[in-house]
Amino acid sequence: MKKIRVYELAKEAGLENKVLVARLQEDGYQVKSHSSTLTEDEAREIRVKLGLLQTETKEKRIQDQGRRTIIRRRKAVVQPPAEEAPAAPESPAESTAPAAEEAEQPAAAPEAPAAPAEGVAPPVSAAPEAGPAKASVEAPAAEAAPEVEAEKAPKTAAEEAPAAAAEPAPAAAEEPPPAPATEAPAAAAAEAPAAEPATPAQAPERKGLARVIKRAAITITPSPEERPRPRKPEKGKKPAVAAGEPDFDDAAGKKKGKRFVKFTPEVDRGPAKKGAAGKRKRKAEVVAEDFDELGLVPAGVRLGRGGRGGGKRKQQHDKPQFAAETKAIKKRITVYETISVGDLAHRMGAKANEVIAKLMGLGVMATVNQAMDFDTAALVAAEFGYEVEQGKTEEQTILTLEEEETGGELKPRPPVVTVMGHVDHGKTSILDAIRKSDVAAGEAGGITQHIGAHHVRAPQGEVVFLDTPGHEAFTEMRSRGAQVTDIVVLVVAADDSVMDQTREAINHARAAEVPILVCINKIDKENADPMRVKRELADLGLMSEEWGGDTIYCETSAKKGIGIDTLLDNILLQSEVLELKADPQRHAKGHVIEAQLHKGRGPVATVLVQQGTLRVGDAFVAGQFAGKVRSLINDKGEQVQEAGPSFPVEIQGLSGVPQAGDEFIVVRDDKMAKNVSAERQLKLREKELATDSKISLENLFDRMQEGEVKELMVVLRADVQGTLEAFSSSLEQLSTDNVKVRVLNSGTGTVNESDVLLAAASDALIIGFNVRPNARIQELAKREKVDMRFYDVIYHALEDIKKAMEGLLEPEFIEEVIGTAEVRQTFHVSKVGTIAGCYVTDGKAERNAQVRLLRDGVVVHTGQLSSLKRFKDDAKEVASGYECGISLRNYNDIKEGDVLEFFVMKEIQPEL
Ligand SMILES: Nc1nc2c(ncn2[C@@H]2O[C@H](COP(=O)(O)OP(=O)(O)OP(=O)(O)O)[C@@H](O)[C@H]2O)c(=O)[nH]1
Repeated sequence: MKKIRVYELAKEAGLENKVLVARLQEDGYQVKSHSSTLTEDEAREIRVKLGLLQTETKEKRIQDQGRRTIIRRRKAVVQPPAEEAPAAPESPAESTAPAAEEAEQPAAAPEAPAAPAEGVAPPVSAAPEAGPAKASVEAPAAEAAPEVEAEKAPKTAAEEAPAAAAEPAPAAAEEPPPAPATEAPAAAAAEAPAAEPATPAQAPERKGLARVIKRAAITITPSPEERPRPRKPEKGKKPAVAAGEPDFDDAAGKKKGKRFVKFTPEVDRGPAKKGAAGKRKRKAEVVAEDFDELGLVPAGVRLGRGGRGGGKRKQQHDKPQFAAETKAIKKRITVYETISVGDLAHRMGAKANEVIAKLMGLGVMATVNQAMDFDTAALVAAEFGYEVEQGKTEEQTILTLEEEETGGELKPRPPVVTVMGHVDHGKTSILDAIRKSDVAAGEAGGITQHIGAHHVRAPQGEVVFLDTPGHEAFTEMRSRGAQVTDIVVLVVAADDSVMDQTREAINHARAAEVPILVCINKIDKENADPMRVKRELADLGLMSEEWGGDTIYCETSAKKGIGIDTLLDNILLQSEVLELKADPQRHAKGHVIEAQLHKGRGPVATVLVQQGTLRVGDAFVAGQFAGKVRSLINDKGEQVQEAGPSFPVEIQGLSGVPQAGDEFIVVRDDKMAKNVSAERQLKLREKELATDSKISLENLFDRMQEGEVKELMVVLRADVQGTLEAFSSSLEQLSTDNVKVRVLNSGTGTVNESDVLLAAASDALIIGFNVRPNARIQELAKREKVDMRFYDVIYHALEDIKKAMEGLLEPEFIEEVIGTAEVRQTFHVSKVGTIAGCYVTDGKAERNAQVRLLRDGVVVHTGQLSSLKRFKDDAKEVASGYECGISLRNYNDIKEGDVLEFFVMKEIQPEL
C-alpha cells in the first residue's frame, strides 16, 4: 500500500509540519514527526478533515460523506438521543464541559432523524455546533453519548480548537436549538446570547445550513466573549454552499470571521480549506495568511481580505474554525530570531515606551529599533501577558524538503572557473582567447551576450568561465556564502614576476579551498622567463607537477592563441580529478552571479545553476526576492527553455534586484516563494539591527568555548615587511591544541578592501601595525562586522591575542576617532617648530585629543598636540569644514598631504 508522509500532507494543506503533526497526534494518529508515514486510508481521512478533498468531484465528496455517515450511523445505532436530550436541560448552568455534552445531545436528537433521511448533511450541521462546545470535552463526550452525528462534532472540534474551552458553550447553544429549542436556551443560559434560534438550520439539510449561516451572523452580536464559534456547523453549510461538502458551516458571522482571521498565525486552517470554496478562499487569503504566519502582522491589525466577491463566504468558513483557537493564540507572538522593541510593542498592541520601561526593569537599556533575542522578547512579552513562540521559518521547511527530495542520479557537470591574477598579466585576454575557441560561439557567428559568465563548448569538453576576473569579486561572492568556483586559473605573466595581487589571489583561493591551476601567460614575449615564475610560485607552495608537486602549470600566449587548448585540457583534467557531479532532476538551485535593473525588462539576474534544472515557469527565490521565471537567456543570447547544472542563464521575472552571490532556489510554488522572500526581508531587517556574530577578539574566547572556532584566522598588514615576518612567526606559535592560529593573507601597506572582504568571508580578524585604513575601509569593515585592530608594537598585539584566547581579554578602553584633518600647508617657525595649516575634513579636531600622523595610510607618528589655533587664537576644538593651525608635541616632520587623525580613548563600562 502506498505510504504517505505527514509533510506531504502538510504541504498539500499549506500547514507547517509541526502544526499538522501536533494535530494528528491530538487526533490519535501514530505520528512522531513530519516524516512519519500514514496509510492511504488514514491520509484520505486526514485530507477530508483538512478539507483537501474539496477538489474532488461532487460524487466523491458524497462518498466521503457517505463514509462518515456510516460511521455516524453506527453510533446512531447506539443513539440515546432522546435520553440525552432530556439530560441537557438538567445541566444548564454547568461548566463548559457539561454544556458541551448538552449541546451534543440536543444536536443528536435532531440529527438522528435527519441522518437516515438525508445522509451526511444533517449530521454535519448538528455536529459543528456540538464540536466547538466540546472542544475540551470532546472525546469523552463522543464516547459517552454515542450520538449519531455528535461524533463529527467532537472530531472537528478536536482538530481545530482545543483551546476554545470557554467559547464552546455558545456554540452549543446554537446547535441544540433545532430539536429541543427549549433546551438550547437552558444550556446556553449561562453563556448565551448565542442561543439564537438556530433551529431552522437543522431542519432542512442544506437549505437549513444556509440559513444557519445567516443566523450565525446574528449570533455574533453577543458580547465578544460569548461569540459562538460554530465550527462544525460549517460543514453542513458548506455542502449547501459549495457542492455539498461535509465541511463546515459558517455559523459565525462574517464580522466574526474577519476578526479572528487577523490573529491566527499558525492556526490550523486546514479544515477551513475543505470545500471548493475553501480552495478559493485559500487563494484569496494567501497574502494575509502568509504574513500572518510569518508573524509580520501585528496583533490587532486586520488581515482582511477585502470585500471582494466570494471573499465573504470564504471568510465565513475560516472564521468559525479558528474562532475557538483565536483567543489563546492571539496572546501568542511568533518570533524568529530576533524582534525589535518597536515590532514587539506593535504586535502586543502596547506602546514602545511601555516595552522599553519593562526592559529597563529587567536591566536592559534599549531603544525602539533595537533588536531583542528570543529569550528577552519572551520575558518582556510575559509581562504583558503574551506568550512568545519560536517561529519555524518556511526556509527551514524548504531545507527539510530539500533533504528529503529524492532526485535522480548524480551526473558529471562542467567545471566553473574563475581567472585571477595581477593587473595586466592577461586575465581578460585569456578569457577572450578561450571564448574564441568556443565551437558554439563560432556557430552563432561569435555573437555573445555578456551575462557575467560564459559556457565554452570546446572540442575537449565543456567549461564555464565566470566573467568577473579578480579575487575581489571572487571573495565578495564568497563572503555572501556563494562558493561557485570549482577551479581558479592563476594568470602570471612570464615577463613579470609574482606580484602582490598574485599572492593575494593565491591566498583568496586557498581560503576558499579551491584548487589552483597556474597559467604562465605572455610566453611570446622576448623577456619571458617561465622558469622564474615557476620558482617563485613554488616558494609560495605551488609546486609544479614536473617538480614533484601537485599544481598543474600551463604556458600560454593569449595574444597569439598559443597554449589555449592545453589550458582547456588541463582545466578538464583537473575537473575530472574533482569529480564534479550534480543531479539535474532536482529543483534548481544556484547562485546569482550578477543582477541589474534593465530598462525595458525590469530586474534581470544571471544565475549559475549548481543543482537541478531550471525551467521557464519555475517559482523561485533569489536572495530576498521572489519571482517566477518568465524567460531564460543563455550566454549566447538565445532563449532557452531550461538550464541544467553549471549552466549560466539570465532570468527575467524577479520582483527586485538581488545581489551577486545571493542564493537562488526554486521552490514549490509562488506562495512559498513569496513566503520565503518575506521571511528573508524580515530577517535581513532583524540582522541589520542585531549584534554581529563575526569573530572579534572580545568574543573569541566565548566562541572557542562553544566549539565554533577551531582556527583563528588573521589578515595582517604592516608598514614594513620585517614586522610582518616577525609577527607571523610569533603569532603562529600561539597555536594551541584547541585553536590553531593561521595567517590568511599578509602584506605591506594599509588595509584595503580586499582584506576586509577576505576577512568577512573567512571570519578572520585584521591586525595592522603602524597602518591606518581610510574612512571608506573603516566603513566597509563596520558594515561587514570585521574586527580590525591596530598596534604599534608587536608585543602588544601578541599579548592581546593571547589574552583573548585565554578569555582574559578585558578591554577597558577603546579608541574612538573623533575627526580627521588634512595638512594643506606647512610653516616652520623657529623655536616653535613646524606648524601645519590644516583643513578639518571630518568630525572635529580637539586640543586635548591624541593625534596620529598618517602618510599614505601608514602611521608616521602618534602623540599629542602642542597647539591648536583658529587664526591667531587658541582653540579648544575646531569643527569639520574649518581651517586651523596645528603643531605636534615633539614632532616636526609634517608634510603637505599628511592626514591627522584625532582620537580619544574611551573607557568601556564593564558588562553586567
Ligand atoms: N605579448 C603578449 N601580450 C599580452 C598577452 N596577453 C595579454 N597581453 C597584453 O597585456 C595587456 C594586459 O592584458 P589584459 O588581458 O587586459 O590583462 P588583465 O590581467 O585582464 O588586466 P586587468 O584587467 O587590468 O587586470 C594587454 O595589452 C594585452 O594585449 C600575451 O599572451 N602576449
